Amino acid sequence: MSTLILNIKQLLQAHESNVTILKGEEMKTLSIIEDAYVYIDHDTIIEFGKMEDYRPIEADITIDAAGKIVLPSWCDSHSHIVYAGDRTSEFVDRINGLSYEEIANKGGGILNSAKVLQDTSEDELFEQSIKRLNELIAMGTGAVEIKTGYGLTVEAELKMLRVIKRIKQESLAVIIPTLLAAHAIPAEYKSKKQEYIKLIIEELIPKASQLNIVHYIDVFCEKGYFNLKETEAILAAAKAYNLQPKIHVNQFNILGGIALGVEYNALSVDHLEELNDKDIEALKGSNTIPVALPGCSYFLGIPYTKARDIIDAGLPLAIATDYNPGSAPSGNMNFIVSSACVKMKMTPEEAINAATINGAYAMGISNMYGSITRGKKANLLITKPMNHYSEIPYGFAHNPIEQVIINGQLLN
Ligand SMILES: N=CN[C@@H](CCC(=O)O)C(=O)O
Ligand SMILES: [Zn+2]
Repeated sequence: MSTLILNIKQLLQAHESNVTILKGEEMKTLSIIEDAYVYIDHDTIIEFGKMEDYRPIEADITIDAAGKIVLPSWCDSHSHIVYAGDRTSEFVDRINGLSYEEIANKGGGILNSAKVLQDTSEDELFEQSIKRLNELIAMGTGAVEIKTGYGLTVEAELKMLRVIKRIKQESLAVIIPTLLAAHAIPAEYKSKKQEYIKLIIEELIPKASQLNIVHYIDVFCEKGYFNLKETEAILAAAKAYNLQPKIHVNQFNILGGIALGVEYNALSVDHLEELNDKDIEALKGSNTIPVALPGCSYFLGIPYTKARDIIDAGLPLAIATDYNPGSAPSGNMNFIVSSACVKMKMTPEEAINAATINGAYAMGISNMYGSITRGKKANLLITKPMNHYSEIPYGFAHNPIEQVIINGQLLN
């Protein structure tokens, strides 16, 4: 199967040589070809360039993208889309004045989702989760990281991993699984947290590794969850199984998780709604990418990550949805790109770079995804007609996507 896209108004993130990350000043520029074409064969980008240089190519499908923008599919590097049920009643509690912390202290929050997930069959969990994924794909997402963390028992965490594995097998989207057993302290371990950590280290990590699909370990490093020392113990144990950290840090409090992540060669440190100069210094010169989650700031009414401080310090930045039932029940990357501009003062160029190539980097896949480069995988999206790519973030909460191509296949 081959596909040819012609007359593209603006082809974004097109690179002759393979880029894998953009940092600081580099994020200000979005590589663009005006009036362009792209040729895809099977799952691979074979050729692209300006229409004036186009020489006829035979293709099974030809798309006329006149007046439309083409760019790499969104790369959502932080999600929790495998969950059961919802938390709408907590949403109403928050509207009525309770905080996220107060709801969690009442036994709600992550523990509430864990209870529901434990009582949900594997098939039902799969059905609910793949439905969410398919909605994201239709909105332009082509690669998604999915965390466990609503199981909180060995059996339920492994159930989540098997569901993620099945999603990975059945979907054309790229799925990157992450083990987040240290997401909360299960109710039955409330007064014996160390025993839960021991269970993660001695039983869960080895069993999860045997499934052969997980490369990343996550910990919710936060007051009331896992402190710095506990986070370190889990990262150290995971290292022996070649699990690289991608950790939740600085959501509500600064505990030193960013420096710890860098020390353990984390691929990413995520959230960072709270951030100080020491954190920024710790990231300099590292291979760890910070990831901002503006959907969570929007939904919980907490600060937005200081993107300007991060980018202006010369660092890279990725943005992701954090799609989960408690703090960010939306997986719309178009909204994330828009809120990065509106609320975090990122330019459209920076936001699109953060949601494509840098998102791919934050999943360890930017060698093959996240840009339009010959030889890279063909995950692309085609927008509705628009005059300029800035309309993607400008028209917030709309759906700018008309068609998506995943793994070389046109889905609609
Ligand atoms: N903060 C930790 N984990 C999720 C929220 C989980 C939940 O509330 O269910 C997050 O990234 O925001
Ligand atoms: Zn999260």
